[in-house]
Amino acid sequence: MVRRFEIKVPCTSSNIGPGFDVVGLSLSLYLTLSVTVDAQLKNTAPTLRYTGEGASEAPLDAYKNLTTRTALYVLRCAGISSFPLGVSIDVNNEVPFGRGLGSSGAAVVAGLLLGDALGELRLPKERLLDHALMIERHPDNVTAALIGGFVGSYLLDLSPEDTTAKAVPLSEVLPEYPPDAGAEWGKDPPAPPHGIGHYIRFGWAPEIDVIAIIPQFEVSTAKARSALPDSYSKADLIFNLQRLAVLTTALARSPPDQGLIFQAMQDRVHQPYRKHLIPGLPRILASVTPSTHPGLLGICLSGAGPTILALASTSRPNQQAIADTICHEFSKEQITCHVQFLHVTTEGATCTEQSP
Ligand SMILES: Nc1ncnc2c1ncn2[C@@H]1O[C@H](COP(=O)(O)OP(=O)(O)O)[C@@H](O)[C@H]1O
Ligand SMILES: N[C@@H](CCOP(=O)(O)O)C(=O)O
Repeated sequence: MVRRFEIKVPCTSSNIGPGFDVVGLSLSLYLTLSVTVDAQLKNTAPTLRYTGEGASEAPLDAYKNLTTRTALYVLRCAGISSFPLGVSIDVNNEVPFGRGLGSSGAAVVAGLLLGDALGELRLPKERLLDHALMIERHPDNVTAALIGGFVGSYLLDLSPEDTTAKAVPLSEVLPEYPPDAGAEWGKDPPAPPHGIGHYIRFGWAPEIDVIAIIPQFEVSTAKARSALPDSYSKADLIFNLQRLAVLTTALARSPPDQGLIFQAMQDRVHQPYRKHLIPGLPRILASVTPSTHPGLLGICLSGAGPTILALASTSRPNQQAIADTICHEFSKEQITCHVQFLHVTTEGATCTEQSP
């Protein structure tokens, strides 16, 4: 029997200003996997085909590709040592790589659902999240992509034993297996501790849309994280905590209060330290305000950047003016941008089995 299913994962924007590594928002650009399992085709590793964003970059070797490596991790943690025979995957990707829209988080979440479906494991979302956090070690993107909507999350303080398990190098969690048939696969990967990540979904006012202004260059999240300091002043931490506490409720209120939201989206924990990676960032964040652009509610770096996220009321002419100004500011730095007018998705990642 041939089995077919589709996995669909939204992109995400994390931080939303002050919520570094805490909040994430799922948005209407998708990574979609159309999966066929036909055991009569005897291929031992899934065959991969890509269209869309990253099609020329994404590895087509299932032992090197982030999504299929994640799927194999989930399978191996469940005691299944290899992919089933005859898997083929058509990937259509709308999420640009390295732009701060959670492409790697989406790839990991797609891999979790893929492993779960291939192994017929039916793991609850909480357990899938544990696996995700062994790979993508900040919870904001993966939680929002898995659950959907505007989500806040924290990581549990683990026991010393579980801390050791979670701290294993990524190369042991996701080894790139030798591709030769019959080659040694090394030791079993470490299974995730239980209940690492905890989350809650906030409300989101229907009047708020999202504009993503996406510069045509990549910033790797790892590099943008290494730009951050190891410690912060008490004043800067209090500045962010005060704003985040207000922001999570302000974004759910109808009608949205633009003055409150704009101020609550200010940040002193990550954006100031990333400005050298995104030419023009301080000028852009300062030059687009509710007074210069009616309808603007807030502006921030999306995830680790370089995408700028503007929250705006649902009126399209205002949104176009906001996008045009930000694109113009980037053009002064010889950077061209692509604009996406998006909405917040209420549904997170899905896996839909198709009837034979
Ligand atoms: N759909 C995908 N399939 C395979 N690998 C992916 C996919 N999406 C992202 N990646 C990997 O993740 C990298 C980008 O991750 P990262 O630097 O965290 O940026 P982002 O902000 O887009 O998540 C890509 O260069 C690629 O290696
Ligand atoms: N909180 C993280 C979020 C990274 O998101 P990405 O979309 O850039 O991968 C950070 O700011 O480093």
